[in-house]
Amino acid sequence: MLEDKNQPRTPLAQLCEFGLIARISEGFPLKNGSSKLGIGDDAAVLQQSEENTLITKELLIEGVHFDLSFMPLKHLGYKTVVVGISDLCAMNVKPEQILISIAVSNRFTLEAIDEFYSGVQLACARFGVDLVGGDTSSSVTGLIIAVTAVAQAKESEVVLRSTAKETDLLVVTGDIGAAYMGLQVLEREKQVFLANPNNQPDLTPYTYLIERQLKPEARTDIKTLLEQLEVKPTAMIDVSDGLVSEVLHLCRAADLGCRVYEEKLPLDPQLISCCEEFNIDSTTVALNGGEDYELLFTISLSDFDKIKGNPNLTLIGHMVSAASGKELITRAGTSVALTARGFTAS
Ligand SMILES: Nc1ncnc2c1ncn2[C@@H]1O[C@H](COP(=O)(O)OP(=O)(O)OP(=O)(O)O)[C@@H](O)[C@H]1O
Ligand SMILES: Cc1ncc(C[n+]2csc(CCOP(=O)(O)O)c2C)c(N)n1
Ligand SMILES: [Mg+2]
Repeated sequence: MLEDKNQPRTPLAQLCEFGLIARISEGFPLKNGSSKLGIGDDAAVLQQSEENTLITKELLIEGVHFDLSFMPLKHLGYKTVVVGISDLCAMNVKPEQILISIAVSNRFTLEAIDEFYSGVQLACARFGVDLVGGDTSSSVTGLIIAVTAVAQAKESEVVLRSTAKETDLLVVTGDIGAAYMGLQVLEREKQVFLANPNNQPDLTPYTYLIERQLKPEARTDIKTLLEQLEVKPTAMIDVSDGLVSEVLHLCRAADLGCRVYEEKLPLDPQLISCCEEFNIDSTTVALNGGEDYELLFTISLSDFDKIKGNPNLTLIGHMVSAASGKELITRAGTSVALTARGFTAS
């Protein structure tokens, strides 16, 4: 959390906007065949195919989505890419291009921008996407980031939010809730640090949680995994706002209800022990936490055997008719209504 006072601090004003853009562009040679022209002209040129273009946009605002006192800029760059492409993973397509726009205040140095783009670079390499453009501006409030992501895909491959069927199974990738608890740990440590800057916290019990908050991964691997398993989801969404919010989106979009089983929720052991320490209910965290960037999807009941036992995939429930309601079945076997804010006793 401490700034290194010995690092060079080049004011951004020393470079004109175009100098900065040229510097950014150097680090991003184009890798995908569909990226015909990247940073530098008035627009990027992407190769159109017979396929459909998918395009999505996300905003990240300082103080709302990230706190620079515990979010290193390199991680923020990485997370920006992940947040941008996660929505395309949720459409069952492979992200190929991104555009990132930034508005920075004059407290940012050239080195700070370099740090941000080194994270962007790392994520672009890891997930196979090209940075093909963006916009740069000054900001009088804080750092503002907008990320656009683009993909091309055959219509038959695209998976929508709205096409789940009654009796379909609800499946989630990875584990959930950890990013939220990572944020709680980081916010606690920030307060401890502000009270006593000499305090050296031992964060080893929370490494996984902190990593999930600071360096989430986009599930670009799930499209391939499902192809290998010969399963096509009937509907899909990514878990950015929290599991319940996303389950409700799938239900509403298809006019269905659901049953989610508390005992099935995939929780990392670190999450469970941290929730005990913070005296927070781990189910509440898993259901409402958000920022997991895992995928939530429905599959046909007949595909159950194909996903059974896969360590990446957890069956957490199933869809039912709208009239049967949207409910969480607790460990004790009671039903509670799932609502936008989590769940309430019915
Ligand atoms: N300001 C806006 N103008 C036009 N369309 C918007 C706007 N904000 C959101 N949308 C559209 O609404 C739909 C749902 O987007 P939304 O941002 O609610 O979901 P999400 O991206 O999955 O979630 P999150 O942003 O919380 O990660 C998308 O089609 C998106 O393009
Ligand atoms: C400083 C700080 N405050 C809050 C959060 C939590 N947070 C950020 S984005 C998000 C969900 C998706 O947002 P959106 O729907 O706007 O895409 C959540 C829960 C954080 N990581 N850092
Ligand atoms: Mg959005």
